[in-house]
Amino acid sequence: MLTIKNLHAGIEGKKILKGINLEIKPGEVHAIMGPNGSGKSTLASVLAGRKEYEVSTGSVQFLGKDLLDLSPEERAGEGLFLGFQYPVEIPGLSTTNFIKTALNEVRKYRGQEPLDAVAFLKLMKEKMALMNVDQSLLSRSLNEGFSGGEKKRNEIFQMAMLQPKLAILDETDSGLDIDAIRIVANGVNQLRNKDNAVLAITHYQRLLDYIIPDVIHVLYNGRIVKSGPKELALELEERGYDFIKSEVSVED
Ligand SMILES: Nc1ncnc2c1ncn2[C@@H]1O[C@H](COP(=O)(O)OP(=O)(O)OP(=O)(O)O)[C@@H](O)[C@H]1O
Repeated sequence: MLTIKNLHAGIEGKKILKGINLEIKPGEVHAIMGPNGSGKSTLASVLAGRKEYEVSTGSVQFLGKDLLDLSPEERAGEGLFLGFQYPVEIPGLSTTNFIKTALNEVRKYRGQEPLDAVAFLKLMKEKMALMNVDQSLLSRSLNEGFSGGEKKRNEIFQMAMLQPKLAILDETDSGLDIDAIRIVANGVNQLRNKDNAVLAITHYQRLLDYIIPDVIHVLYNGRIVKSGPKELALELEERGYDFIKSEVSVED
């Protein structure tokens, strides 16, 4: 589904990613962990197509297409979803309208008719119940005045509505209380099926108690230096990243 080969990227002349190789197959959940500043959010931003980031070499294939050649809108149309560490606030745009527009843009890209009001409301109701999201939150301006947990929950609600092929979640656990983590994890787990995949960037082992990954990767100094089964997260929690740092020598 997603194949990243020797990806090098940076921002404002600073090299951040220094040769990422990653393969995600349909049905898999991958987690990326790593110390602060190792390049996790940069990887998510490059995959999202944020213009500030420059890719110097390497390739990213998504469902047989060259992802780096596609605009962010085309990436969404192809089935990529990105949840961000700090979701933007858009005063004056209701969350419901935002989701409706996003959903219908994706449908248009795929040559489908827009959802009519009845079908849209039905889908909203179904996903609201699933994600335990309150109607009052959805009538408010997008993310404006939302608590950290509400923003994250809303983001996972958007994901549930869009039903992407690959969801990339950047620190979806930050700022969530334990009940919200369960709800978010439940939303992610509902998305899981043999055709879809998830890449979750996380700092804590905690989220991975609920979203059981097939593989965990450790990103360090712009490279994936270790990959392993879910138990790797427990080892990292216990030992910190120092043992990884001493195992690898990463030159710039
Ligand atoms: N606009 C920028 N200009 C210069 N350096 C930047 C810029 N954006 C990010 N960086 C640097 O790139 C490195 C990687 O940042 P990134 O946010 O990808 O790390 P991260 O692994 O997600 O970190 P964290 O765990 O703290 O969220 C950091 O050293 C950061 O300071």
